[in-house]
Amino acid sequence: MANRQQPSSMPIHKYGRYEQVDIPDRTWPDKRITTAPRWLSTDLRDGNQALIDPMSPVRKRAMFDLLVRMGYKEIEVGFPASGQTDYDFVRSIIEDPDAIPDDVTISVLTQAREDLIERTVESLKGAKRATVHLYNATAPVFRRVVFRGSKDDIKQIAVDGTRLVMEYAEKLLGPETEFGYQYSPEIFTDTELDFALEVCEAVMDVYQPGPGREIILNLPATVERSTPSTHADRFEWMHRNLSRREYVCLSVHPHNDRGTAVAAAELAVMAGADRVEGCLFGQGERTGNVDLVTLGMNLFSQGVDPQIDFSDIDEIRRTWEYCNQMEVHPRHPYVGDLVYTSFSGSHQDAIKKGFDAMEAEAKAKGVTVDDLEWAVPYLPIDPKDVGRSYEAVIRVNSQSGKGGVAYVLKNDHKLELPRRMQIEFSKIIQAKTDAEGGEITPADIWAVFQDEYLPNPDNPWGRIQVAGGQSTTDHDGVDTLTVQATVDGRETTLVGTGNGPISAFFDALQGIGIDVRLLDYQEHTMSEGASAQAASYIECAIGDKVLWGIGIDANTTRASLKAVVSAVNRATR
Ligand SMILES: CC(=O)SCCNC(=O)CCNC(=O)[C@H](O)C(C)(C)COP(=O)(O)OP(=O)(O)OC[C@H]1O[C@@H](n2cnc3c(N)ncnc32)[C@H](O)[C@@H]1OP(=O)(O)O
Ligand SMILES: CC(C)C(=O)C(=O)O
Repeated sequence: MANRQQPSSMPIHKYGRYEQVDIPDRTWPDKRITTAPRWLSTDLRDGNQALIDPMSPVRKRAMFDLLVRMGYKEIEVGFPASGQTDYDFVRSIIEDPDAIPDDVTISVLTQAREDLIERTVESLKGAKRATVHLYNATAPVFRRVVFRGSKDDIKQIAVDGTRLVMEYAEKLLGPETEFGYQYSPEIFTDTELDFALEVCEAVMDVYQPGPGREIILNLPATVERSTPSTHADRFEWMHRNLSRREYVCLSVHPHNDRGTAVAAAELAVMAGADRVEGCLFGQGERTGNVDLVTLGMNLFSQGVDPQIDFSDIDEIRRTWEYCNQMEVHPRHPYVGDLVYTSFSGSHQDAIKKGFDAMEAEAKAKGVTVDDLEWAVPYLPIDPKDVGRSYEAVIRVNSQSGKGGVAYVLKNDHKLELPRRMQIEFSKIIQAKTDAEGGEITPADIWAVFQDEYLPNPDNPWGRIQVAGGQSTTDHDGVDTLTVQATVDGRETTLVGTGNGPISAFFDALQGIGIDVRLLDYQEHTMSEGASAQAASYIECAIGDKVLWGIGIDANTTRASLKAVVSAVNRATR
């Protein structure tokens, strides 16, 4: 019977329930995302405002250039009225003819205060495509505590702010600027739905969206407060109730306070959002903005083009780390150091089988693995698609099994160990990792393998070393094998007969008192072409022991004799 959980002593009474939305005919659960939403990166604004050390102009520019290279077409570049740094940065990219591609719209944020609006619009002079983004908080606690006003007062801030933005845009911006407008009822997540709608409608009454005149209404989860499903209900409600919907770009701006920002964004898109605002790798206030990389890669992994280039994810990450002076967590989806790595045995076994199955299927169909639908267990995407190699996919420690060790030998050394040999060798590795702890690198696995099965001339061990041999076959098909060998340090010639070189060699070994019987034999070539090496694996019963040996040689007979020597020497080691 399960242990009974006890009530905690935490102050649960301090927190209220989040209000549900009465929308029983909700449609979002049945929707699928089949195309990428519009993306806006706010790395240079919401991301930047959350940094201990905000980005310098050089770091801002590196981030801007990265976002452009990746394919973002809407980029919030700052809060120009906050100070000279942001203002100058906006001016610097507008004045640099190479900075902003013609199809990229820059966006700037402002509070609804006249002096700030004037300065904000002024910063955009000469831009080709620019959006002013105005916000004011609409939630009850802000009305009461921050603005100390009624609902009408708060609505008036939004209305006046919108009018001022329009007036200053008219006054300060020339015809070269394609001007756009965005409004955010801040803390949408805590604002009564009908009031959020009322404020958005009042803003639209001023801005008058219509054909060729879009308004972006951005509904921020400034603080994430509910399950993604309730958040989606709120989006569906707004989506259904907004007037002039065809001229509205409905935008979602999730933060990650409950750790569900990605789900909140995805469900909001299913519920009607056209556009998602976020930051790379989830940078942003407190727990961060929604992670644009995860969102984009989630689409990619479902066969939907994110319209953003993540093919060199480590370059994106390096630039991000430089700009933000922060580090990406090793478990961060799609990019962390460990996210394509398995240590545990059953995972490694399934991954190896998955790779093998894909290779076999590709071969059977006469296509490449890249032409097939990806189906490797535990790897939601092919690491290669984001510029990662397979090196880190399987790493071996005490939690690993035969599959991982076999994967390393196959991947790095083209050796396809028979199943029982995998079990034998993995026990040797297991003993080492148990004794020493930690991880064993592929180089160390190879060193142990060589030492165990492939003693080289610099490190000879075992009773027998073979220098060369000749084999002849008589009329009856009987092979006679003559081998020049060193046995127990003495040079000698061994002779044996049998119905093949291996049985002839066993016969020769009987002559010096080594009782050896063949249990299993497998071989494969290790590469294509005339100079291809072959690997032979032999399982032998030697006395009361059962052991594997391996031999590698360009000649398959020599490879198999070496494999016998490998097993025999191991028996007396
Ligand atoms: C959720 C978000 O991310 S919103 C974006 C937040 N980002 C930033 O704040 C970064 C840039 N901000 C700044 O540099 C500064 O806050 C400035 C320059 C904008 C304003 O600075 P200050 O004039 O010193 O004001 P302060 O920062 O204290 O802001 C609070 C004042 O703004 C008012 N205010 C806050 N938001 C808004 C708004 N959206 N519209 C109008 N007034 C607002 C408050 O009521 C308060 O007014 P009060 O002083 O009369 O009580
Ligand atoms: C200004 C708005 C969109 C914002 O950043 C937020 O509410 O989180």
